[in-house]
Amino acid sequence: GGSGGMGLPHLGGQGGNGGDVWVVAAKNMTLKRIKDKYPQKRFLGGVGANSSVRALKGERGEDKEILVPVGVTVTTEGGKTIGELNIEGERLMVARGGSGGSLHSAFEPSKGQVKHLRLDLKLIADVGLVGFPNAGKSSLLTALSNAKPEIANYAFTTLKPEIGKLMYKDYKQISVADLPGLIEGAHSNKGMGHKFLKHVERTKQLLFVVDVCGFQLASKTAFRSAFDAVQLLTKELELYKEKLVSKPALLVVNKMDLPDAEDKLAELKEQLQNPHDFCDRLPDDMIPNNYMTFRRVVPVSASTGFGIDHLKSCIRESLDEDAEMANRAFHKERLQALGHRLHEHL
Ligand SMILES: Nc1nc2c(ncn2[C@@H]2O[C@H](COP(=O)(O)OP(=O)(O)OP(=O)(O)O)[C@@H](O)[C@H]2O)c(=O)[nH]1
Ligand SMILES: [Mg+2]
Repeated sequence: GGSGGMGLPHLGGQGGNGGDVWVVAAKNMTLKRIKDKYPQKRFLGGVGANSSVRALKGERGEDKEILVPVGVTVTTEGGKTIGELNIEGERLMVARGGSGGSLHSAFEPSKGQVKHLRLDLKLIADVGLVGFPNAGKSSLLTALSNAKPEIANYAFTTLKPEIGKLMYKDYKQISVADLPGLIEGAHSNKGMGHKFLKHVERTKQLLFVVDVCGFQLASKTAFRSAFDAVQLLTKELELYKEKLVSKPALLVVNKMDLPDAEDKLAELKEQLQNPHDFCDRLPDDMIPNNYMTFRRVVPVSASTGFGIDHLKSCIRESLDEDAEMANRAFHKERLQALGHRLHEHL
Protein backbone atom coordinates (compact mmCIF):
# COMPACT_ATOMS: atom_id res chain seq x y z
CA GLY A 1 0.00 0.00 0.00
CA GLY A 2 0.97 3.62 -0.20
CA SER A 3 3.42 4.75 2.39
CA GLY A 4 2.31 7.36 4.86
CA GLY A 5 3.18 10.99 4.38
CA MET A 6 6.25 12.04 6.24
CA GLY A 7 5.34 13.55 9.56
CA LEU A 8 7.51 16.04 11.29
CA PRO A 9 8.14 14.62 14.71
CA HIS A 10 8.24 17.03 17.64
CA LEU A 11 6.92 19.92 15.61
CA GLY A 12 3.22 19.28 15.15
CA GLY A 13 0.49 20.59 12.88
CA GLN A 14 -1.01 18.36 10.28
CA GLY A 15 0.44 14.97 9.28
CA GLY A 16 0.30 14.00 5.63
CA ASN A 17 -2.28 11.57 4.31
CA GLY A 18 -1.26 8.09 3.33
CA GLY A 19 -1.25 7.20 -0.36
CA ASP A 20 -4.32 5.73 -2.05
CA VAL A 21 -4.51 2.45 -3.95
CA TRP A 22 -5.59 2.61 -7.58
CA VAL A 23 -6.40 -0.03 -10.13
CA VAL A 24 -5.14 1.11 -13.53
CA ALA A 25 -5.84 -0.37 -16.96
CA ALA A 26 -2.55 -0.96 -18.73
CA LYS A 27 -1.44 -2.27 -22.07
CA ASN A 28 -0.02 -5.78 -22.23
CA MET A 29 -1.24 -6.82 -18.79
CA THR A 30 -2.95 -10.17 -18.40
CA LEU A 31 -4.72 -11.59 -15.37
CA LYS A 32 -1.96 -14.15 -15.09
CA ARG A 33 0.76 -11.50 -15.00
CA ILE A 34 -0.95 -9.83 -12.06
CA LYS A 35 -0.05 -12.80 -9.86
CA ASP A 36 3.60 -12.66 -10.96
CA LYS A 37 3.83 -8.93 -10.64
CA TYR A 38 2.23 -8.59 -7.24
CA PRO A 39 3.07 -11.75 -5.30
CA GLN A 40 2.23 -10.03 -2.01
CA LYS A 41 -1.48 -9.96 -2.97
CA ARG A 42 -2.32 -7.35 -0.33
CA PHE A 43 -2.54 -3.65 -0.96
CA LEU A 44 -3.28 -1.35 1.89
CA GLY A 45 -4.03 2.30 1.77
CA GLY A 46 -1.07 4.14 3.29
CA VAL A 47 -1.00 5.00 6.96
CA GLY A 48 -1.42 8.66 7.70
CA ALA A 49 1.60 10.43 9.08
CA ASN A 50 2.09 11.84 12.52
CA SER A 51 1.32 15.38 13.18
CA SER A 52 3.52 18.01 14.61
CA VAL A 53 2.92 21.01 16.82
CA ARG A 54 3.59 23.71 14.32
CA ALA A 55 1.20 24.18 11.47
CA LEU A 56 3.38 22.26 9.09
CA LYS A 57 1.84 19.75 6.79
CA GLY A 58 3.46 16.37 6.32
CA GLU A 59 3.90 15.21 2.77
CA ARG A 60 1.29 13.06 1.22
CA GLY A 61 2.14 9.35 0.89
CA GLU A 62 2.78 7.91 -2.52
CA ASP A 63 -0.13 6.29 -4.30
CA LYS A 64 0.07 2.63 -5.26
CA GLU A 65 -1.04 1.35 -8.63
CA ILE A 66 -2.17 -2.14 -9.49
CA LEU A 67 -1.89 -2.61 -13.24
CA VAL A 68 -4.63 -4.72 -14.80
CA PRO A 69 -5.65 -5.58 -18.36
CA VAL A 70 -8.11 -3.37 -20.22
CA GLY A 71 -11.62 -4.82 -19.92
CA VAL A 72 -11.48 -5.63 -16.22
CA THR A 73 -14.43 -5.28 -13.88
CA VAL A 74 -13.49 -4.62 -10.27
CA THR A 75 -15.91 -5.98 -7.70
CA THR A 76 -15.96 -6.41 -3.96
CA GLU A 77 -15.74 -9.90 -2.52
CA GLY A 78 -19.48 -9.79 -2.10
CA GLY A 79 -19.91 -9.17 -5.81
CA LYS A 80 -20.73 -5.45 -5.75
CA THR A 81 -19.28 -3.69 -8.78
CA ILE A 82 -16.84 -0.93 -7.89
CA GLY A 83 -16.12 -0.01 -11.49
CA GLU A 84 -14.93 -1.05 -14.91
CA LEU A 85 -11.77 -0.22 -16.76
CA ASN A 86 -12.42 -0.15 -20.48
CA ILE A 87 -9.80 2.20 -21.86
CA GLU A 88 -6.05 2.05 -21.47
CA GLY A 89 -4.93 4.39 -18.71
CA GLU A 90 -8.32 4.48 -16.97
CA ARG A 91 -7.97 4.55 -13.16
CA LEU A 92 -10.16 3.51 -10.31
CA MET A 93 -9.50 4.39 -6.68
CA VAL A 94 -10.04 1.27 -4.60
CA ALA A 95 -8.66 2.07 -1.15
CA ARG A 96 -8.02 5.41 0.49
CA GLY A 97 -4.85 6.07 2.39
CA GLY A 98 -5.32 7.04 6.03
CA SER A 99 -5.50 10.67 6.96
CA GLY A 100 -2.65 12.34 8.72
CA GLY A 101 -2.80 13.39 12.31
CA SER A 102 -4.38 16.77 13.03
CA LEU A 103 -5.94 18.69 15.83
CA HIS A 104 -9.24 16.83 15.26
CA SER A 105 -7.67 13.44 15.74
CA ALA A 106 -5.57 14.45 18.69
CA PHE A 107 -2.66 14.28 16.27
CA GLU A 108 -3.18 10.54 15.79
CA PRO A 109 -2.91 9.43 12.18
CA SER A 110 -5.36 6.84 10.89
CA LYS A 111 -4.80 3.65 8.97
CA GLY A 112 -5.53 3.28 5.31
CA GLN A 113 -8.53 1.31 4.05
CA VAL A 114 -8.33 -2.43 3.60
CA LYS A 115 -10.37 -3.87 0.75
CA HIS A 116 -10.67 -7.27 -0.79
CA LEU A 117 -11.18 -7.06 -4.52
CA ARG A 118 -12.11 -9.34 -7.33
CA LEU A 119 -10.86 -8.70 -10.84
CA ASP A 120 -12.86 -10.18 -13.68
CA LEU A 121 -11.85 -9.86 -17.29
CA LYS A 122 -15.03 -9.25 -19.20
CA LEU A 123 -15.97 -11.50 -22.03
CA ILE A 124 -16.51 -9.63 -25.24
CA ALA A 125 -19.01 -12.26 -26.33
CA ASP A 126 -20.25 -15.75 -25.52
CA VAL A 127 -19.09 -17.07 -28.86
CA GLY A 128 -16.32 -15.95 -31.22
CA LEU A 129 -16.25 -16.65 -34.95
CA VAL A 130 -12.88 -17.96 -36.09
CA GLY A 131 -12.02 -18.40 -39.76
CA PHE A 132 -9.90 -17.35 -42.68
CA PRO A 133 -10.82 -14.26 -44.67
CA ASN A 134 -13.79 -14.77 -46.96
CA ALA A 135 -15.07 -17.88 -45.17
CA GLY A 136 -18.31 -16.00 -44.65
CA LYS A 137 -18.13 -15.13 -40.95
CA SER A 138 -19.77 -11.76 -41.35
CA SER A 139 -22.44 -13.20 -43.66
CA LEU A 140 -23.10 -15.86 -41.06
CA LEU A 141 -23.49 -13.33 -38.27
CA THR A 142 -25.96 -11.42 -40.43
CA ALA A 143 -27.95 -14.58 -41.09
CA LEU A 144 -27.96 -15.51 -37.40
CA SER A 145 -28.62 -12.19 -35.76
CA ASN A 146 -29.69 -8.60 -36.05
CA ALA A 147 -26.12 -7.41 -36.65
CA LYS A 148 -25.20 -5.65 -39.88
CA PRO A 149 -21.50 -6.19 -40.36
CA GLU A 150 -19.76 -5.26 -43.57
CA ILE A 151 -19.64 -8.07 -46.12
CA ALA A 152 -17.52 -8.13 -49.25
CA ASN A 153 -15.73 -10.42 -51.59
CA TYR A 154 -12.28 -9.41 -50.45
CA ALA A 155 -10.11 -10.45 -47.54
CA PHE A 156 -10.08 -8.46 -44.31
CA THR A 157 -13.42 -6.80 -44.76
CA THR A 158 -13.86 -7.07 -41.02
CA LEU A 159 -11.27 -5.06 -39.15
CA LYS A 160 -12.66 -4.96 -35.67
CA PRO A 161 -14.99 -7.22 -33.71
CA GLU A 162 -18.67 -6.72 -34.34
CA ILE A 163 -21.08 -8.21 -31.86
CA GLY A 164 -24.37 -9.71 -32.91
CA LYS A 165 -27.10 -10.90 -30.56
CA LEU A 166 -28.87 -14.17 -31.21
CA MET A 167 -32.40 -13.96 -29.87
CA TYR A 168 -34.33 -17.03 -28.75
CA LYS A 169 -38.03 -17.54 -28.26
CA ASP A 170 -37.66 -17.75 -24.47
CA TYR A 171 -35.87 -14.36 -24.54
CA LYS A 172 -32.46 -15.88 -23.94
CA GLN A 173 -29.78 -13.88 -25.76
CA ILE A 174 -26.39 -15.07 -26.90
CA SER A 175 -23.73 -12.69 -28.12
CA VAL A 176 -21.53 -13.66 -31.03
CA ALA A 177 -18.41 -11.74 -32.05
CA ASP A 178 -17.52 -11.50 -35.71
CA LEU A 179 -13.77 -11.27 -35.70
CA PRO A 180 -11.26 -10.31 -38.37
CA GLY A 181 -10.13 -13.19 -40.59
CA LEU A 182 -7.18 -15.15 -39.31
CA ILE A 183 -4.16 -15.71 -41.51
CA GLU A 184 -1.15 -17.98 -41.39
CA GLY A 185 1.32 -16.36 -39.05
CA ALA A 186 -1.32 -14.57 -37.00
CA HIS A 187 0.27 -15.94 -33.83
CA SER A 188 3.46 -14.06 -34.71
CA ASN A 189 1.39 -10.93 -35.14
CA LYS A 190 0.95 -11.01 -38.92
CA GLY A 191 -2.26 -9.56 -40.31
CA MET A 192 -4.56 -8.65 -37.46
CA GLY A 193 -2.45 -11.08 -35.44
CA HIS A 194 -2.47 -10.64 -31.72
CA LYS A 195 -5.21 -8.08 -31.66
CA PHE A 196 -7.48 -10.69 -33.13
CA LEU A 197 -6.30 -13.58 -31.01
CA LYS A 198 -6.72 -11.55 -27.85
CA HIS A 199 -10.42 -11.30 -28.60
CA VAL A 200 -10.64 -15.05 -29.15
CA GLU A 201 -9.37 -15.46 -25.60
CA ARG A 202 -12.31 -13.55 -24.26
CA THR A 203 -15.15 -15.68 -25.55
CA LYS A 204 -16.56 -18.76 -23.86
CA GLN A 205 -16.75 -20.86 -26.98
CA LEU A 206 -15.49 -20.83 -30.54
CA LEU A 207 -17.30 -21.19 -33.80
CA PHE A 208 -14.88 -22.26 -36.50
CA VAL A 209 -16.15 -21.16 -39.90
CA VAL A 210 -14.80 -22.73 -43.09
CA ASP A 211 -15.79 -22.48 -46.73
CA VAL A 212 -16.82 -26.00 -47.77
CA CYS A 213 -14.83 -25.52 -50.99
CA GLY A 214 -11.66 -24.51 -49.20
CA PHE A 215 -9.74 -21.29 -49.46
CA GLN A 216 -6.78 -19.51 -50.93
CA LEU A 217 -4.96 -16.97 -48.86
CA ALA A 218 -3.57 -14.98 -51.78
CA SER A 219 -3.51 -15.43 -55.54
CA LYS A 220 -0.02 -16.93 -55.56
CA THR A 221 -0.51 -19.32 -52.65
CA ALA A 222 -1.81 -22.87 -52.79
CA PHE A 223 -5.51 -23.61 -52.77
CA ARG A 224 -6.36 -25.43 -49.58
CA SER A 225 -9.23 -27.67 -48.56
CA ALA A 226 -11.70 -27.04 -45.76
CA PHE A 227 -9.89 -29.69 -43.72
CA ASP A 228 -6.60 -27.80 -44.13
CA ALA A 229 -8.40 -24.64 -43.04
CA VAL A 230 -9.47 -26.32 -39.80
CA GLN A 231 -5.94 -27.50 -39.04
CA LEU A 232 -4.29 -24.20 -39.92
CA LEU A 233 -6.74 -22.28 -37.77
CA THR A 234 -6.12 -24.69 -34.92
CA LYS A 235 -2.37 -24.28 -35.30
CA GLU A 236 -2.59 -20.50 -35.20
CA LEU A 237 -4.62 -20.61 -32.01
CA GLU A 238 -2.29 -23.17 -30.51
CA LEU A 239 0.85 -21.19 -31.33
CA TYR A 240 -0.64 -18.13 -29.71
CA LYS A 241 -1.90 -19.91 -26.62
CA GLU A 242 -2.21 -23.67 -26.27
CA LYS A 243 -5.20 -23.24 -23.97
CA LEU A 244 -7.36 -21.72 -26.70
CA VAL A 245 -7.57 -25.09 -28.44
CA SER A 246 -9.29 -26.62 -25.43
CA LYS A 247 -12.22 -24.21 -25.60
CA PRO A 248 -15.51 -25.84 -26.53
CA ALA A 249 -15.99 -25.42 -30.27
CA LEU A 250 -18.43 -26.04 -33.08
CA LEU A 251 -17.46 -26.29 -36.72
CA VAL A 252 -19.60 -24.45 -39.23
CA VAL A 253 -19.18 -25.55 -42.84
CA ASN A 254 -20.44 -22.62 -44.90
CA LYS A 255 -21.38 -22.09 -48.56
CA MET A 256 -23.29 -25.36 -48.82
CA ASP A 257 -25.15 -23.81 -51.79
CA LEU A 258 -22.04 -24.16 -54.00
CA PRO A 259 -21.68 -27.06 -56.48
CA ASP A 260 -20.40 -30.39 -55.06
CA ALA A 261 -20.80 -29.10 -51.52
CA GLU A 262 -22.37 -32.35 -50.25
CA ASP A 263 -19.45 -34.47 -51.48
CA LYS A 264 -16.93 -32.08 -50.05
CA LEU A 265 -18.72 -32.06 -46.71
CA ALA A 266 -18.68 -35.86 -46.59
CA GLU A 267 -14.96 -35.83 -47.36
CA LEU A 268 -14.28 -33.25 -44.65
CA LYS A 269 -16.22 -35.25 -42.05
CA GLU A 270 -14.26 -38.36 -42.91
CA GLN A 271 -10.95 -36.52 -42.70
CA LEU A 272 -11.89 -35.11 -39.31
CA GLN A 273 -12.39 -38.66 -38.03
CA ASN A 274 -8.71 -39.43 -38.65
CA PRO A 275 -7.02 -36.08 -38.93
CA HIS A 276 -3.53 -37.49 -38.65
CA ASP A 277 -3.87 -39.43 -41.91
CA PHE A 278 -4.82 -36.32 -43.84
CA CYS A 279 -2.29 -33.79 -42.62
CA ASP A 280 0.43 -34.70 -45.14
CA ARG A 281 -0.45 -31.78 -47.42
CA LEU A 282 0.40 -29.35 -44.68
CA PRO A 283 3.90 -28.18 -43.86
CA ASP A 284 5.14 -29.99 -40.74
CA ASP A 285 5.24 -26.85 -38.66
CA MET A 286 1.60 -26.14 -39.49
CA ILE A 287 0.25 -29.42 -38.14
CA PRO A 288 -1.32 -28.83 -34.73
CA ASN A 289 -0.08 -30.78 -31.71
CA ASN A 290 -3.65 -31.49 -30.73
CA TYR A 291 -6.53 -31.70 -33.10
CA MET A 292 -9.53 -29.63 -32.31
CA THR A 293 -12.53 -31.65 -31.21
CA PHE A 294 -15.81 -30.18 -32.34
CA ARG A 295 -19.00 -30.80 -30.45
CA ARG A 296 -20.88 -30.53 -33.73
CA VAL A 297 -20.17 -30.12 -37.41
CA VAL A 298 -22.94 -27.97 -38.84
CA PRO A 299 -23.36 -27.41 -42.60
CA VAL A 300 -24.99 -24.09 -43.52
CA SER A 301 -25.38 -21.57 -46.25
CA ALA A 302 -25.28 -18.01 -45.01
CA SER A 303 -26.55 -16.96 -48.45
CA THR A 304 -29.66 -19.13 -48.70
CA GLY A 305 -30.31 -19.55 -44.97
CA PHE A 306 -29.94 -23.32 -45.15
CA GLY A 307 -29.06 -24.78 -41.72
CA ILE A 308 -29.11 -21.42 -39.95
CA ASP A 309 -31.92 -22.24 -37.50
CA HIS A 310 -30.29 -25.54 -36.70
CA LEU A 311 -26.97 -23.79 -36.07
CA LYS A 312 -28.71 -21.35 -33.78
CA SER A 313 -30.03 -24.24 -31.67
CA CYS A 314 -26.63 -25.95 -31.65
CA ILE A 315 -24.96 -22.80 -30.31
CA ARG A 316 -27.60 -22.55 -27.60
CA GLU A 317 -27.27 -26.21 -26.63
CA SER A 318 -23.53 -26.02 -26.41
CA LEU A 319 -23.57 -22.97 -24.14
CA ASP A 320 -26.36 -24.42 -21.98
CA GLU A 321 -24.34 -27.58 -21.58
CA ASP A 322 -21.39 -25.65 -20.15
CA ALA A 323 -23.57 -23.48 -17.95
CA GLU A 324 -25.12 -26.64 -16.54
CA MET A 325 -21.71 -28.16 -15.86
CA ALA A 326 -20.44 -24.99 -14.19
CA ASN A 327 -23.58 -24.90 -12.08
CA ARG A 328 -23.15 -28.48 -10.96
CA ALA A 329 -19.49 -27.90 -10.11
CA PHE A 330 -20.45 -24.84 -8.08
CA HIS A 331 -23.06 -26.75 -6.03
CA LYS A 332 -20.72 -29.64 -5.48
CA GLU A 333 -18.12 -27.25 -4.10
CA ARG A 334 -20.69 -25.62 -1.84
CA LEU A 335 -21.84 -29.00 -0.54
CA GLN A 336 -18.28 -30.08 0.10
CA ALA A 337 -17.51 -26.88 2.01
CA LEU A 338 -20.66 -27.40 4.05
CA GLY A 339 -19.61 -30.98 4.73
CA HIS A 340 -16.24 -29.82 6.00
CA ARG A 341 -17.81 -27.32 8.33
CA LEU A 342 -20.25 -29.88 9.69
CA HIS A 343 -17.37 -32.21 10.24
CA GLU A 344 -15.51 -29.58 12.25
CA HIS A 345 -18.54 -29.14 14.50
CA LEU A 346 -18.90 -32.82 15.28
N1 LIG B 1 -22.08 -18.85 -52.25
C1 LIG B 1 -21.97 -18.37 -51.03
N2 LIG B 1 -21.24 -17.26 -50.80
C2 LIG B 1 -21.14 -16.81 -49.53
C3 LIG B 1 -21.79 -17.45 -48.44
N3 LIG B 1 -21.51 -16.79 -47.31
C4 LIG B 1 -20.72 -15.75 -47.67
N4 LIG B 1 -20.48 -15.76 -49.00
C5 LIG B 1 -19.68 -14.78 -49.78
O1 LIG B 1 -18.33 -14.88 -49.38
C6 LIG B 1 -17.70 -13.59 -49.40
C7 LIG B 1 -17.07 -13.28 -48.06
O2 LIG B 1 -18.07 -13.14 -47.08
P1 LIG B 1 -17.83 -12.40 -45.68
O3 LIG B 1 -19.01 -12.67 -44.85
O4 LIG B 1 -17.44 -10.97 -45.89
O5 LIG B 1 -16.55 -13.20 -45.18
P2 LIG B 1 -15.70 -12.98 -43.84
O6 LIG B 1 -15.30 -14.33 -43.37
O7 LIG B 1 -16.41 -12.13 -42.89
O8 LIG B 1 -14.41 -12.24 -44.42
P3 LIG B 1 -13.37 -11.25 -43.66
O9 LIG B 1 -14.16 -10.24 -42.89
O10 LIG B 1 -12.61 -10.65 -44.77
O11 LIG B 1 -12.54 -12.10 -42.78
C8 LIG B 1 -18.78 -12.61 -49.79
O12 LIG B 1 -18.68 -12.38 -51.19
C9 LIG B 1 -20.07 -13.34 -49.48
O13 LIG B 1 -21.15 -12.93 -50.26
C10 LIG B 1 -22.58 -18.62 -48.74
O14 LIG B 1 -23.20 -19.25 -47.87
N5 LIG B 1 -22.62 -19.03 -50.04
MG1 LIG C 1 -15.92 -10.35 -42.12
